[in-house]
Amino acid sequence: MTRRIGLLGGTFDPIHIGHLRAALEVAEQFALDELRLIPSARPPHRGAPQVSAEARLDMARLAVQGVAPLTVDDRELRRDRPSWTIETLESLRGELGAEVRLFLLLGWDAFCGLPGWHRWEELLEHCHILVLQRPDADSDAPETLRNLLAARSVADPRSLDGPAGQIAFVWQMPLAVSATQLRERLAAGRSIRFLVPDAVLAYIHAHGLYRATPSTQE
Ligand SMILES: Nc1ncnc2c1ncn2[C@@H]1O[C@H](COP(=O)(O)OP(=O)(O)OP(=O)(O)O)[C@@H](O)[C@H]1O
Ligand SMILES: O=C(O)c1ccc[n+]([C@@H]2O[C@H](COP(=O)([O-])O)[C@@H](O)[C@H]2O)c1
Repeated sequence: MTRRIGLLGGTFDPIHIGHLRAALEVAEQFALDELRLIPSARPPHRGAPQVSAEARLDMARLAVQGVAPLTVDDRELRRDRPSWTIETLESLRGELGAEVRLFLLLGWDAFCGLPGWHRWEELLEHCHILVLQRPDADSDAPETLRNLLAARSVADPRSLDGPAGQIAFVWQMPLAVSATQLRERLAAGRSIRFLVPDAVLAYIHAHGLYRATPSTQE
């Protein structure tokens, strides 16, 4: 049987239940053999993450421990330049071969920003794109993406066929949690229990991550 692999890239600063539930739900829905979380070492199009790539990778690994079929792929930490998704896909294809079915998960916001991505028009040569729909995603797709959607989107995600090339929208249980909110809560000394796995919370506390610096505490 052709292998089916899902990919969820993110800054994961820190990883949280929104990422993990999306990953798990898609893995179930699409009967994936594996769903790889791919921490972005140098995320393009945003400021530097608050904590190191190594710490974000450690937290992602802790989050998926014992949660098959979720795994963590560290290839973006092994590249010494911006973590462009097209290069990650090329590297994965080189390793996994042309037949494997790749499904790239993108939140609605990330999908709308696609026309600004490095070599974005080549992405679908390597993967299908699954757009995670949320009830709060009220904006229309940008003009540049309309032709692409008309040509490549399928109404029924179950009809996605072949190793790459199509777009489908996927509904997931809405969890309006963001890493930004978590960083803010931690800086304010508030709890984020149950919003991240316990092992991730323990790591954050053990390493003193996301605490307000003395000057911002005053
Ligand atoms: N609560 C959520 N539910 C579903 N998908 C999410 C959720 N939060 C983030 N994502 C998606 O996960 C991917 C990685 O997101 P990212 O690491 O930037 O998390 P974030 O919580 O949006 O972080 P930040 O607040 O720092 O921007 C993106 O495709 C994003 O759209
Ligand atoms: O390839 C690009 O140009 C590109 C531009 C913006 C974001 N991405 C990827 O999209 C994923 C989500 O990004 P972010 O910033 O929301 O964490 C992550 O894997 C990034 O590397 C990729």
